[in-house]
Amino acid sequence: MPNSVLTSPPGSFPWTVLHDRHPALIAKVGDGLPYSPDRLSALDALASEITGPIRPLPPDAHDAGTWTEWSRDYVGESWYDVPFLFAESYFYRKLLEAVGYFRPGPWQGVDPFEPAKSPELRGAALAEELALLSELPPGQRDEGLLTASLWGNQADLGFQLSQTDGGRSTALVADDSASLWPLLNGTVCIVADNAGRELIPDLLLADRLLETGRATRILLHVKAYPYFTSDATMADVLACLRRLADDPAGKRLWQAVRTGALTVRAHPFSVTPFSYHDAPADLAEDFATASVTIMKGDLNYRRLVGDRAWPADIPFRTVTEYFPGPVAAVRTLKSDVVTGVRPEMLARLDATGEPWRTNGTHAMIQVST
Ligand SMILES: O=P(O)(O)OC[C@H]1O[C@](O)(CO)[C@@H](O)[C@@H]1O
Repeated sequence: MPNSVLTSPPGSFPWTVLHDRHPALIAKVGDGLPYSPDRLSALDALASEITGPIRPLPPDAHDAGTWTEWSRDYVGESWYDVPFLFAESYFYRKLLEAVGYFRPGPWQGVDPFEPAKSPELRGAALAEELALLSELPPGQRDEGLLTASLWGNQADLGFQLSQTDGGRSTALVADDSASLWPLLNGTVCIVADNAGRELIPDLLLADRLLETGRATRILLHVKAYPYFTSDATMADVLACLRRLADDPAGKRLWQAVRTGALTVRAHPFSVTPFSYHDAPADLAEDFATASVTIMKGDLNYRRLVGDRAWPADIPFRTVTEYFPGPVAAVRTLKSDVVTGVRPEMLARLDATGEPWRTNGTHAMIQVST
């Protein structure tokens, strides 16, 4: 097994996420809502903490015990010398602590990322995308919706904090989509990633699978609470359904939730710093009983392959052998971890000198049965 991706050394991609994105995000969150002085000073304290050693959560935090256990090996260490997955996950948990998300009081349950999520749903870019999707000829709808769901992953609000380039490489780095379609039947599990412009096409794809009778049930997994900037929660699913309320697909989806054909889950494991190797039994059971689990986005990819420094050409199938059922990764690349890339493709991409693994302009669809 290769080593876990770490937040060191200086200049590496994970290091820049901690060094550049996290402070920018704290500032953006602080500006997004009229937080009270106590919340603003807690945000300032977090901005200062992330430059030094990792500190425990306050002892009265509702899940302090759990995090004490999970952070045992890392408290006291520098943020810049721990596994990347842990550092990011703990950072987001601490951000929620700073804004009082879990504390009884006025800020309890207020999503700090909501100010960035809502405008996206009302924005012109989404309206244009929806218009384009509605004009797809019937023969191109399946592929069109899968493509929209794939590239919807590029619209990640945290990622946009440090990227100006919204380009797309049309050739996928790996494309197993031909093996995905035959798997889309019966119960299909979709593990969602971002809200808004990613979740809308995910939902439209779910509707398409149900409407065409390919799938009889969709299990849509979302985050148990706000996480990684724009990750989808149940509140975001509801916001999307309201956004689609006048659309025939939106009406069907609304009804599908009521009948259970579209079942939304918000499992506590979704917001832990662990890979899917450690999925608890009830979650693994969802994956095992689905005809396929579609893992959306970069973070889910990292959790699927264990966020380790795999050789890029190791087969995806080998790395995901442990997974309890067929699994598909549908992701734009926003971190170093890749598997299953053919050596010729790898050589070609590396020769460009572009940061193709992290700049979000490349995408992949990988399937393991
Ligand atoms: O929204 P996605 O596709 O999961 O991407 C989130 C990605 O952004 C980062 O948090 C970096 O900003 C990555 O570490 C993470 O994998």
